Amino acid sequence: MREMHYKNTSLHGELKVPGDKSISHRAIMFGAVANGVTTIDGFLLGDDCLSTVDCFRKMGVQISIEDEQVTVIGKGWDGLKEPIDILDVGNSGTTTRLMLGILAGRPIHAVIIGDESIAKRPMKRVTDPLREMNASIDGREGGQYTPLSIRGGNLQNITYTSPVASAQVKSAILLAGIQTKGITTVIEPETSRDHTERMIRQFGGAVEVHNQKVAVRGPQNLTATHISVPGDISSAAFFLVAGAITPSSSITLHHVGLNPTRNGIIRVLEKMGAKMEIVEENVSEGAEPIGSITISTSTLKGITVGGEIIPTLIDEIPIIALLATQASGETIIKDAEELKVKETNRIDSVVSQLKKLGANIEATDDGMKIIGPTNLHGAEVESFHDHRIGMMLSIASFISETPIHLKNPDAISVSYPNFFRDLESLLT
Ligand SMILES: O=C(O)C1=C[C@@H](OP(=O)(O)O)[C@@H](O)[C@H](O)C1
Ligand SMILES: C=C(OP(=O)(O)O)C(=O)O
Repeated sequence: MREMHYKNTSLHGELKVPGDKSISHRAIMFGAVANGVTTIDGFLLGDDCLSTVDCFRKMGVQISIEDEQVTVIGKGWDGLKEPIDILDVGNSGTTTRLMLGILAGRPIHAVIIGDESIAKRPMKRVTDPLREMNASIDGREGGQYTPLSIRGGNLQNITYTSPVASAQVKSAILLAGIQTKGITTVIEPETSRDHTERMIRQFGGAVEVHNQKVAVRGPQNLTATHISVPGDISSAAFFLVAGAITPSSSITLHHVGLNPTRNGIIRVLEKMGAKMEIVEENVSEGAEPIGSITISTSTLKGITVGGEIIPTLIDEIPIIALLATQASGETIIKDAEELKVKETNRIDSVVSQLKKLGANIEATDDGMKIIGPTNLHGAEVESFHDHRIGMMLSIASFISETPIHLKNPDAISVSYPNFFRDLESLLT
């Protein structure tokens, strides 16, 4: 249990948030199957990315970590060895689904397990297309849930129309397709984050992108490179909202990833009227865009968030809900059913916990409705072992009249191990 009460404190100063979780996972995976030595800087030392490291080490890949600098010794696709041990993905959906895509093309057997939350997350969305490609996958309830076992190799290319805009589904199929003769195509209903596509190119591979249609021609060998991981905009989002809703505050976040398929939170803040300034940094051709963001206490208005912006801010919806409690008028979040299959059902967990703090918030079938502004008060709340719920409730303590007691704050280390240290560094 953590007691928090930051009311009457304001936020000032500068911060560099830790590395992007999605890019850190992918840098390890691509490094592991490329030929040569991949170096990574700004790597996120969060529990989820360390699960990815652990799984690839179990497949014989040498990975050394010194602070946020990582070296991966890649020996090509064939360098992955059949693991003697079970691959434990911990709490990480990204590890599970992307690794399944890689394993689908390998003539080895592997067993994947994770924690209680992973055991509830839908895997059929990747096991179905990978089976269609010829991978042999079994698992609980016919391969819908972990534990899963996979024996890959001898794949056939496919054209797959995904029912969900999910970068994990898209990436799993591309990672299988890039090992397979012919063209593998994924068509998604909206554009999801494109880190895999960018990384294929950074590792010397080729991928074609036309709107929501992404195609790879296989087989392709990848070549080791250097990856500089930008700060995670999904982690920055907690401080952006803290800066906007806390009186007399102004903070600058440096080196934040500004990839257009991830920057929905910026567009939402702008539309709600946040006082914000962005300075883009120069990056080399093909690299992820980065910049610094300054945000100050703002007068906010409610808006509707839905449609194609949803995949670009899916992980930021818990903190957008808190933001909306401080905006005048109604905020509607719609088209976000995917929230139900994250670390928790994030519609239920956000609504139930913000209600305890006094928010005017209701769940809908595909999101939530919030009416603001509301004065929040303290209560005993619960992260449900979901890092993003834990961080959102911690930020609520900047505007809560009385202390907030957060159960299971440890889950935050999944994506932001030094969250409280960084938060306290901005207090004045
Ligand atoms: O590809 C990725 O790195 C991720 C994709 C998203 O999930 P979905 O693909 O399930 O939408 C996101 O919620 C997750 O935190 C990371
Ligand atoms: C949904 C998330 O991650 P994953 O799917 O990798 O567990 C998240 O980080 O919010």
